[in-house]
Amino acid sequence: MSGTSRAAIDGPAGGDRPVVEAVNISKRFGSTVALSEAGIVVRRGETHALVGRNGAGKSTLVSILSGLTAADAGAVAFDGRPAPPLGDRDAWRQRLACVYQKSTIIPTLTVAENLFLNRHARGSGRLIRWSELRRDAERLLATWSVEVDVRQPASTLSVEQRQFVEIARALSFGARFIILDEPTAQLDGAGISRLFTRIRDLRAQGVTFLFISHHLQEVYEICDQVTVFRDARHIVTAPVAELSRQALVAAMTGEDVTMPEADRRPPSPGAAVLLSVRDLVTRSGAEISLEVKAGEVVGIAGGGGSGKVEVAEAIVGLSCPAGGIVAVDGRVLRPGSVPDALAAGVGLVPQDRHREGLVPLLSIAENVTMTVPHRVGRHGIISPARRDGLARRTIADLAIKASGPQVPVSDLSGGNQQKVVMGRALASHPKLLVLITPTAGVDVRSKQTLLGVVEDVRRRGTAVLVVSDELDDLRICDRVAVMFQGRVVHETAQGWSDNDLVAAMEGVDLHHV
Ligand SMILES: Nc1ncnc2c1ncn2[C@@H]1O[C@H](COP(=O)(O)OP(=O)(O)OP(=O)(O)O)[C@@H](O)[C@H]1O
Repeated sequence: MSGTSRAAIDGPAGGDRPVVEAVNISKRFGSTVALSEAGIVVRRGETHALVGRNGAGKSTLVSILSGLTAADAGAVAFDGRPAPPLGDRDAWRQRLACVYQKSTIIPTLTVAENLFLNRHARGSGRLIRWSELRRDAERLLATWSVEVDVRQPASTLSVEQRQFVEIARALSFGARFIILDEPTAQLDGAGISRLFTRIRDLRAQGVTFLFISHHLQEVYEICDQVTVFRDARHIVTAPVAELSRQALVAAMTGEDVTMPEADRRPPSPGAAVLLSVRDLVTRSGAEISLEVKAGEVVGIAGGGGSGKVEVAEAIVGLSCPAGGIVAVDGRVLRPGSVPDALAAGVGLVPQDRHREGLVPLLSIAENVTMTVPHRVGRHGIISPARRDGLARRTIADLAIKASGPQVPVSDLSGGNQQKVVMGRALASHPKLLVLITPTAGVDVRSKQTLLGVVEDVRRRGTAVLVVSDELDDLRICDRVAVMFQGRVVHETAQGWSDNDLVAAMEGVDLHHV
């Protein structure tokens, strides 16, 4: 860190000093500039949103604020005091904690062990007293009104419970500044409102939040300040109430953005049925029957626990159903076999890109062409030039922010990784494209690109199945089947209103099928 900028933020500690003040932060990864003289000031007791397109530099800033990455230049101060040395993890833990989308708790240990094991074991030289550990954990969770049985293995926690446990753990280290990195991405409507209630309660108790989200309506609902990054730079910081939605989007993108909508022309009556699902029943009892024709986009909507992802995973072979038949272009698929689904012409964007989507250490080119060796070589010999050519087209078509096809996928931001998954699904020229929550974690402009690509492929005759609870995703559909508690409870064709659809997803629809 440079001496001059450190001097600029040195001063008396505490008082009115910001909880965190990052000034003139620059960071490069090879030739990529992740942050260029960017900064943020977060004041005590506020809930401050950090927004920006995929690759804008948000995660890099968080990683610098958390002491996990060193900045090339610039200075960070907490409560007016310079940040501790990188290696002093305890000191960082007392200042802030970050609750990531991916859990940092150990699934095989109990909640109590996750909360206390390191601390109890460290340096004490004495045996762990399990009853003491449990009581401490219960007391800690009770202090922050988290209702969870501390004896249960962490693997059994819901996403919501896990986040609350991680927040309580952070507070127990003394941190009063918490970074929430896309906390609502995996929650349903009810879970989101419980999280927001919790944030408001904690804020009243003096906890400060930095809230990262691609859902701008959430920023308006829960935050009082917003900072926008674009292309590695700080663009604006303003009270949320003073920045219109349009101005916010313009700050993020440098332009105005409108989402694509379905062009609402029904597929021709003679169009071939490319997906036929008959009486499919998943292992946990969710059921669906549906058809998708060439050139048609059909949605399966539903909140958390509706069964929409389960049925989608059974359709594409990610799980083995208990019964029913799935056929792609007349060919019946082998249950539970993704390779068979791919061979039959399915292109897939799975929900969990970390687990099923990508090989992070391989390049964009290798990931995009993984399922289409025949398109990039002959007789089993891959042509690097053809492979890179195909990857370059994908990078251009999907506006992936990367310096070239050889960049490892692990170096890309989350939203750009999602575009690589989409690129791979399209590389096989699928007859049927199945997208499971395709725009989760994707910024507004990238969403527009991804959904625009769906419009293009459907015009070329691909059948598309979109499985999502995002209205923007569902708006491109010709028809939507809404699931609730494992059943399709509502089907709606063109002309549906957002309100009807949301009501049906929440299980309060009046026109049940
Ligand atoms: N370890 C790394 N190695 C190389 N490049 C990286 C690394 N981490 C981030 N980058 C690059 O730095 C830039 C900023 O990425 P960052 O992850 O901070 O963006 P972000 O705003 O969090 O995006 P998203 O919303 O997609 O998560 C991107 O171009 C990314 O590819």
